[in-house]
Parts: sequence; C-alpha cells; structure tokens
Amino acid sequence: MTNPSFSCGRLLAAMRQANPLVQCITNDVAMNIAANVLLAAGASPAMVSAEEEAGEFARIAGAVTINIGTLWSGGVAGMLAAANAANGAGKPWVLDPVAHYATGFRRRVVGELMALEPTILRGNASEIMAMAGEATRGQGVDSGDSAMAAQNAALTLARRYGCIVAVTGDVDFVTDGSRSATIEGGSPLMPKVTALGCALTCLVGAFAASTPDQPFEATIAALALFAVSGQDADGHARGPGSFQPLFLDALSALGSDRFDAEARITMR
Ligand SMILES: Nc1ncnc2c1ncn2[C@@H]1O[C@H](COP(=O)(O)OP(=O)(O)O)[C@@H](O)[C@H]1O
Ligand SMILES: Cc1ncsc1CCOP(=O)(O)O
Ligand SMILES: [Mg+2]
Repeated sequence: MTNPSFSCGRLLAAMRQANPLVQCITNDVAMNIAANVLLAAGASPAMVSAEEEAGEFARIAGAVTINIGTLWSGGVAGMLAAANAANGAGKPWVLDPVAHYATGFRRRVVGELMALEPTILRGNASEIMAMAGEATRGQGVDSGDSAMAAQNAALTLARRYGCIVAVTGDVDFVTDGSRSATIEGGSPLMPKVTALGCALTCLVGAFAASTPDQPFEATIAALALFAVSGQDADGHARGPGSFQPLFLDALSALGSDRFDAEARITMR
C-alpha cells in the first residue's frame, strides 16, 4: 500500500487549463447537476445526444460520457453513434450503466455499449457487482452494497473488457485490472442528492479528456476531487438541500496544493 506516484493537483490544474469540451449523454434527472459540476470543476459540458448529431459532435469533443439512467428506445442510436465516433477518433469515453440489472432493455443496451469497449466504466457497487454476474442488493438506481464488496467484480470486469473500472460508495475503488487504488472521503449526504454519481461520470470524462494517455490516473483524480469537495461541503451542510450548492462551491474553490494535501488515495 503506497501513496500515488502522480499529483492529483497537477491533473486538476491541467484539466482547468484545458477547459475540455465533454459530450455528456446523460439522463433527464442528471442534466442540470452534471453540467453545473463540470462548470464548477473547470470543464465545458455539452449535453448533445440526438442520433442526428451525436457522432459528429463526438469527433470535436475531448471525451464522451454515456449514461443510461432514463433510457428510452429513441436514445440508443445516439449513444451507439457517439461511442463509435469516439473510438474512431481515438477519444476516451465513459459508460455509466445506471440500474442495468433492473430490466431486459437496460441489460441489452449495456451489452451493446460494452461491446464497443468503453475506456472507463463507472458505477455504484450494486451496478458493478451485477455486471460481473454477482448477486446484489441494489434497488433501482440506488446501491445496496458497499464498494469494498464490489472490488473483485471490478477487477473481473477490468480484465474481461480491458477498461478502467471505477466503483463508488463510502470508499471508492479504481482498477485497470493490475493496478488498483482506494479513495476515501466524501459525505454520507452524497447518495441523498440525486444524480451526483451521474455527474461524477461526466467529471471522469473531463479528466480523461485532458489526460487521455492516463485514464487510470484521470479516473482517480476525478473521484478524489469529489471525495475532497464532498468532505468540505459536509462540514457546512445542514442536510441534502444545502449540501448541493455547498458542494458546487467546494468543487470550484479547491486549489491544486490543497487537493494534493487532502486527497486520501491508497495505491494497492
Ligand atoms: N456513504 C458515503 N460516504 C461518502 N461518500 C459517498 C457515500 N456514498 C456515496 N458517496 C460518494 O458519492 C458519489 C456518488 O457515488 P454513488 O452514490 O456510489 O453513485 P450513484 O449515484 O451512481 O449511485 C461518489 O463520489 C461517492 O464516493
Ligand atoms: C433517480 C433516477 N432515475 C433514473 S436516473 C436517476 C438518477 C440516478 O442518479 P445516480 O446514479 O447518480 O444516483
Ligand atoms: Mg448511478
């Protein structure tokens, strides 16, 4: 167990300097908070999902993120077009398989998207465990499992699909199948604010866009930024309602030096 050999503060500074354009194909619940999270952190979000333009836009974006939270049949072609275009242009893309275990439609679409080999898969513990074929206690979009319990599933998926897997919860876990890291921090109020996980998936896209050669490190930095900012907001929040604006303020206020000092990352 060691400290990371890279600086999250430097990755944050690089991301802010690049102000990367991130194409977010996300769900109807997450649209607003995800865009605000990216703006507060220092990236440039664009919610572009229609079949007619999703592929064309992916070629000019720095990264694409795809989230199936409010899946409907008319949305699938745009997701596939964006993922294919990202692959064709050598851009990283991130998949968030929200509640994929709940219905056959979701399972089928996630299967089609996984076949296109996302750079990074980000889900809560129940989603990651179910994707590896394990029994879970997830209920709809909410996890019923701890991220610690999902570590083996994350390793299995990273090796099977050759991607980075990020599983979030009270403690986050990131792996590329050989290297792994845990990230501590955050707040118990975070799962009480809807779509924060979806917003985090978009933020992973922002870091991957500015550091495309290091998707493992980029993913850790994004999760650590949420962990430190969540902890900062928790100290002042009175509940989930006041937490959300405090969290946006904390994301934008965090400087690189304090980020490096406060991030609790352990390489395993
Ligand atoms: N009990 C908790 N304590 C601290 N942070 C948490 C807790 N649960 C979730 N988080 C944080 O909330 C964010 C969203 O994660 P999660 O709730 O697992 O995703 P989702 O919203 O997709 O279910 C992550 O940054 C995660 O670390
Ligand atoms: C409530 C809800 N219903 C469909 S998507 C969604 C948001 C889920 O957000 P998260 O996965 O970040 O909890
Ligand atoms: Mg989620």
